[in-house]
Amino acid sequence: MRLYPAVFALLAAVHCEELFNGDQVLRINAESEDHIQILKKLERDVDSGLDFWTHAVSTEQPVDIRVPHSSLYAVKDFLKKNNIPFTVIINNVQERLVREREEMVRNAEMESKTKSFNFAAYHDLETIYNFMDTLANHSKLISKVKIGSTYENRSMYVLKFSTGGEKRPAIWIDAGIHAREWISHATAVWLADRIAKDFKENRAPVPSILSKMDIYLMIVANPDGYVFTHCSSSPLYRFWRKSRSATSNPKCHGVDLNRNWDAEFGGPGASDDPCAEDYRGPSAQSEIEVKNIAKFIMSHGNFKSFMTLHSYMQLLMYPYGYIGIDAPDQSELHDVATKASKALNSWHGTVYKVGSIFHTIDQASGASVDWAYLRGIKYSFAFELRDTGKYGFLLPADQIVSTARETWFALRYIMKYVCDHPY
Ligand SMILES: CC(C)C[C@H](C(=O)O)[C@H](C)S
Ligand SMILES: [Zn+2]
Repeated sequence: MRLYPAVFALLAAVHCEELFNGDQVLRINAESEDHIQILKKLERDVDSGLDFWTHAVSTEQPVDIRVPHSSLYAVKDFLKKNNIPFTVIINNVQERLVREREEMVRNAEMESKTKSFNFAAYHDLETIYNFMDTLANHSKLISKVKIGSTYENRSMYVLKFSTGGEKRPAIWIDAGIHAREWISHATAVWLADRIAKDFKENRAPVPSILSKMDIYLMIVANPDGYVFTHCSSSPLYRFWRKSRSATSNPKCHGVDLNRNWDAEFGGPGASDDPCAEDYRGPSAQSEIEVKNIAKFIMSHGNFKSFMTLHSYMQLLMYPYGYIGIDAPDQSELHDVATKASKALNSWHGTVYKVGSIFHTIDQASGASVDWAYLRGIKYSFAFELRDTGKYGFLLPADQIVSTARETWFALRYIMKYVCDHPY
């Protein structure tokens, strides 16, 4: 059987070293402010080897931590000694990873044999870029626009959906600014196909939106990081969040691209430690990936909505992240987000929490949603897709289509609202 490059690469990937054998993901339910402070201190210790999947914010929100097998006993003992309750939500991370990779290999073989594309599967960067070419080549509506290159010199592409006109009012949607949040890329792939199909089949509200506005969809906002999560030699690979740029610390690569925007850059809610998961970078827009997107949006100059897809926790959020005060459009944004979350819920009953970034998830400076809003793009939202922690970043591929479809219900509501409320 002829092995196609994608299959070959994936086969190699299945046999990634046993990097996470015995690792567990603990869900910690802090019961007091003391517990929160202890967990925050633990999170700041970048040498601990603990991979915080969610942050210690309040006793309202659980803290999920991937704990290396070698530290399991010590960490559980520490938590018990501090009377901090926890449960094990992923018993052996490696088992989940091997299953995920084996699924990808089987799917790649099926796709190469049947010349088809399976939306209920995760894909590597090359396959996603080929999918974008196929879409653009088969539809006058869609063009693939290169907006620059990454630190490792990979192309950055946006799919433009337009029925004509010059610099029409536009809607931006990006996914994958955090590399490990694979459900965001997979959802964006499905969305691209859905927008194309709804337009072709004249299914409301896509044709009417596209008669007045353009849609720009960036499926992979952090290509270097995404490639890195497909099993490189590094022990962190599948759970990599950041870019892949060199930093002032030769031991630690990458910047959190969602802390590098010129929006209260350097404020609380980002780290100045290159080894931290939320390292903001040396200066605002220091990262070429952020610079490319910001330049593209600013030079276009007529975006009316900016939406970014992340995972996980099932949240629909709006500005601000950098400060706990209401944005001028707070009540309208809250109303739109609430109605969008209801539309999402109507499909599968998935429940999203709605609120400002600051009050829903944590303080975050240099975030893209604040940057867009502060530049006058009023309808700016961030989605945290499925799930709420059963699988976390390892959401099984059989949830991709239902996640994408329910997200589409919310996005469709917001896009129609933006179109009906020009400003
Ligand atoms: C601040 C928001 C919009 C997203 C958030 C993050 O960037 O940390 C997620 C936890 S990935
Ligand atoms: Zn994210």
